[in-house]
Amino acid sequence: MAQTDPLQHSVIPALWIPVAVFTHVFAALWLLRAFQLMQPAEWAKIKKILRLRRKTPGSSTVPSSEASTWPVLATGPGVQPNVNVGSSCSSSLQEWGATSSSTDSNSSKYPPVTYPSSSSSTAGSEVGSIDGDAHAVAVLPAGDVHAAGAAKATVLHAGKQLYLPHQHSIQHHKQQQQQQQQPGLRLTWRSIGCVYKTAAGSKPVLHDVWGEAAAGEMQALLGPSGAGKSSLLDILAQRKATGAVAGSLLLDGQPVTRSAYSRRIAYVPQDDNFSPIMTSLEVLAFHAAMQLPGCSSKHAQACQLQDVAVCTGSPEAQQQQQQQQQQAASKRHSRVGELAVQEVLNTVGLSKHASTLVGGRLPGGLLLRGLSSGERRRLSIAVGVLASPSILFLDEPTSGLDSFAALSVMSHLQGLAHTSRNAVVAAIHQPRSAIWSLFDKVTLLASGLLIYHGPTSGMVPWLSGQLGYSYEPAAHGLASDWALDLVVVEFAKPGAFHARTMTTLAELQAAANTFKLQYVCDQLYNDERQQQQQQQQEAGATVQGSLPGGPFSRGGSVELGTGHLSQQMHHRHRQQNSHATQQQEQQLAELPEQQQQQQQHLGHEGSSSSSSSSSSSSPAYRTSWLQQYRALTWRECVKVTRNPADVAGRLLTFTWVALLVGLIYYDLPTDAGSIRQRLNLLFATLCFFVLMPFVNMSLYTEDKGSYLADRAAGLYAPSAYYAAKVTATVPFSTLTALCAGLVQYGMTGMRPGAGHIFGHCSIGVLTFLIAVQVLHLSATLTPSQDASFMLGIGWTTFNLVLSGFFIPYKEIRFAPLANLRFLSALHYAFEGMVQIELGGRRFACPAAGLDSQSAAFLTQLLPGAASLLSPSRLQQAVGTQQGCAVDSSAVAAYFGMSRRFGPTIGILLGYLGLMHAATFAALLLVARRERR
Ligand SMILES: Nc1ncnc2c1ncn2[C@@H]1O[C@H](COP(=O)(O)OP(=O)(O)OP(=O)(O)O)[C@@H](O)[C@H]1O
Repeated sequence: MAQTDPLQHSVIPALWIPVAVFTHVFAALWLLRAFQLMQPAEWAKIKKILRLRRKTPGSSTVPSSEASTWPVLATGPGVQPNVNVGSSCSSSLQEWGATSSSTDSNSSKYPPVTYPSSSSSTAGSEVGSIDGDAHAVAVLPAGDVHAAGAAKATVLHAGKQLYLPHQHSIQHHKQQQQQQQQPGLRLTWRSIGCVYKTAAGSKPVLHDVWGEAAAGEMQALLGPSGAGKSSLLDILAQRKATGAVAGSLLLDGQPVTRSAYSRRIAYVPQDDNFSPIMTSLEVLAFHAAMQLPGCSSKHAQACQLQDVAVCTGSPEAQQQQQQQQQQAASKRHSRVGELAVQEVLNTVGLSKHASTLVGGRLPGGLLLRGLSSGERRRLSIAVGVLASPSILFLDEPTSGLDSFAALSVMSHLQGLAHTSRNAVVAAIHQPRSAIWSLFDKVTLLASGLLIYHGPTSGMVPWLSGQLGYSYEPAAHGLASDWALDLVVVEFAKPGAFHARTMTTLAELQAAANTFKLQYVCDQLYNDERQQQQQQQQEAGATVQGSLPGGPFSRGGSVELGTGHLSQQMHHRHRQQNSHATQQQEQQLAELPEQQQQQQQHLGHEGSSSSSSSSSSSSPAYRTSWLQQYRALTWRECVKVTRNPADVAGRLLTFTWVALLVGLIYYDLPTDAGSIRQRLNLLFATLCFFVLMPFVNMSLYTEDKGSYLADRAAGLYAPSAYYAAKVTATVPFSTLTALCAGLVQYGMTGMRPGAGHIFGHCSIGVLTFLIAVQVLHLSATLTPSQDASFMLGIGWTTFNLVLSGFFIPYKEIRFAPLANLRFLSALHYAFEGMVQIELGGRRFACPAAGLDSQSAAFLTQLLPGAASLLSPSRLQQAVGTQQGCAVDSSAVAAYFGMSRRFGPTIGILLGYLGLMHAATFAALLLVARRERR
C-alpha cells in the first residue's frame, strides 16, 4: 500500500541551488573565454594589469594554481592553439597536448621557436623551401626514435605542447614521397568527356579533352567562365561524383587506382571550409593528423616510424623499408626533428600567423576577426601541400586576392613545382603578366573544347601561326588575355579591336579539332613508338638512343609532326576524329544513371598493373580509423570549447528557462490538489526538452557543410567523424539537460527520493538527446536550413500532439490514428515521467478539503476512474475527513500509462539509437548526393 507523502514543503534546495550556482560559474568561465577570444587586446591589457599587481610588493598575488585554471585563448595577434576543456573533452585534448598546462606570464609573447642545431637556414619564408631544414619546432623524444613507441612527437608552440600523432615521421614521409616522385612522373589524361544531366536534358561540358602534367612544371588551366575548368580539375583530382565522365587517366603510363592516386595528389578548392575558431596552426595540425600516414593496427608494430609507403607497400617492401628506417633512426637518436606543420606555414609565408584565428562568420552569425582573404588562401595551399603531394590541383588559387598576394601565392606554387618537383595544375582567371610568366604550360579551354595544350610559349604561335588569328601585343595586351578574348563566343566583340577573332561555336569547334588532330596524333605516335621499342626489347634487340618525342612533347614551340609514322597516325586519326566526340557524348548521355556512376570512375580500384601508384591492398584513407577519430574528436572539442554562444549561451538559456519554470511551479503542494499541476509541469518539462535543440540548428547546418567538404577531399571515414561528433557533443548536451532538469526538479519539489530523481532526469536527458538527434538528422537530410526547420517542427508537433497529454488515446476521434503514438518519443517519455511522479503514490487530501476547482478537474479528467470518483469517495475527498487520500495511480491508469521504468528507458534508448543510425545513413547519402 503506497504511503501518503508526509512533507509540508516539496522544494529540494540541496538539489537546485548547487546546480544553479555551478551552471552560472561554468557559464561565466566560458563567457570569459569569449571575451578573450573576441577582445584579445583588452584581455592582454587586463593581464598586464594583473601581472603588475602581482609584481607590486605587498599587493595580493594570484596563486599560480588559480592562474593556470584560466584558459588562455587570445593573446598577442590571435589565439593560442591550446585550449582547456572540461568534461569529456579534456582527456582527448590532454592526449593531444592541447590542454593549457600553465599560463606562463610570457606566454602571450610567443617565445621564439626552437630551431634545430643542425639547421643552417634562417627564419623567414623561402620560396619553395618546403623540404628545407628551417624552422623546426618539433622536438622528438630524446633517445631512440623507436623507443618513443607512442609514435608521437612533441610540438612546442608558444611554450606549450601540441602533440601530433606520428609527427616524427613527417620529414621522413616527405623524403620518402620525394623519392617516389621520380623525375619522370607524368599524369596523362585522354579523351576526357563529361555530360551533366539537367532538367533541360543532357548538358555536355567537356568534349574529348587531352593533356598531361609532369613533375616540376606549373600548368595553367585557362578559359572563360563556364569553359569547364573546374569540371576538368574535379575529374583529374578524382573528385567528381556527378555527371557521366569518360576518358582515361594514366600515371606514368599506367591507369591510376583511386586510393593510391589520392595519396599522390592534393586538391585545393576554390572555397575553403575552415572552422573560424581554429588557428592556422590548429587547422594544419588537424590536416596533418588526417593526411600524414599512420599505420593501421595491423601494421602498428611493424611501422614504428609510421610511413605510408611502409603501410601500403608489399610485405617485403615494408620489411626492407622498415629496416632502412630503423638504421636511419638509430643514427639520429637525439636529433631534433622537424615539424612539417610549422615548415609549411613558413613556406606559404604564414609563420607569423600560426596563432591567428582563421576568422569569419560563426554559425550563430557572429563575425570573428582573423586571417585576411589572401592569408586564408595561403592556408588552403598550406593544407594542400602538407602531405607533399606529387600533383597539386588548385581551383582558382588567386581568386579574391589583391595582385601582390596573388603573385606571392603563385610564386610559392612555382617554387613548389620547380624545387620540389611537384606538378602543379591551377585553374586561373586572367592572370597578370608576372603571374602568367610563372607558368610553364597552359591548357586553354572554351565551351568544354580543348583549344590548346602545351608550353605557354607555344600558345601564341599555335593560335596565330597555325590557326591564323593575329596577335598584336601592343593592341591586345598579354597573350593570356588575348587568348581568353579570342575564344569567347557568347558575346559580341568589337571588330576594330580584335581584328580576326572567333565568334561562333563552329569556329571554336574547328580550332579544337585542328588542335586535337595534331595533339592526339602526337600521342598515338608516341604510343606506337613505345610499343615498337618494347617489342624490340622483348625480341632482344637493342634500341639505340632515346625515343624522339612527338611535336607536342618536345617542349618549346609547337611543331608539326612530319615523319612517315606521324603522317599515318595523322591520317588515321583524322578519319576517326570527326565522329569520336559526338559518339562519346551520345554514349554518355544515353547511359543509365547507374552505369554513369560506374563510367565516371576513371581510377580502376584494385588494378595491380600500376607500379608505385597502385596497390590493391591500399587502405581507403591515409590514416587509420583511430587516428582519424582522435583528431576529429580534438577538432570537435575545439569547436565546442571555442564557441561561447554554444557553451555559455546554451547552458544559461537552459538554466534560466528551468529557473523560470521552477519559479512558476515553485514548492508544489504535497496534497492531491497538486496532481493537475504536476501533470502540467511534466508536460512543460518535455516541451522544453524537445524545443531547446532548435537554438542550435545553425550548428547542425554548418557541421554538414564542413563534413561534405572534408568528405569530398576524402579526408576521413564517415564513421570516424560520426563517432568523434558523438563523443565530443553528447557529454555537453547531457550536462546541460541534466542541470536544467535538476534545477527544475528541486525548485518545484517533484517526488522526493534518489530513484525518482534519477528516473525523471534520465527520461528528460534522453528526450533531449533524441530531439537533438532528430534536428541533426533534419539538417543533414534537407538542402537548406529552412527545410530543416520545417522537418524539425513537423516532428516536434507530431510528438507533442501524440504525447497523450492533450487527449487520452482512447478518445482520439479517428481511432486508427491512436496507433501513431508508438512513433512519438514523447508518448514514451511522458508515460515514463507520469509513472515516476504519480505511479503507486497516494496524496493526502488537502487540509481544507479538495477545492472545488480540483474536484471539478478530477471529475472531468477522470470520468472513467470509478475507484477514485465514486460519489462517496469524492464526497470524502471534498470533505476534510482524517486519513482521506487520493491514489494518483488512477490518473496514470486513466491515461493508459502503465509501462514500467525499465522498458521505457529501453524504448527511448532504442529510439535514440535509431535516430543516430538514420543520421549516419543520411551523412553517407548526402556525401554521395551533394558532391560535385
Ligand atoms: N553539377 C552540375 N550540373 C549541371 N551543370 C553543371 C554542373 N557543374 C557545372 N555545370 C556546368 O558546367 C559548365 C562548366 O562549369 P565549370 O564550373 O566546370 O566551369 P569553369 O570554367 O570552372 O567556370 P568558372 O570559371 O566560372 O568557375 C558550366 O556551364 C556549369 O554551369
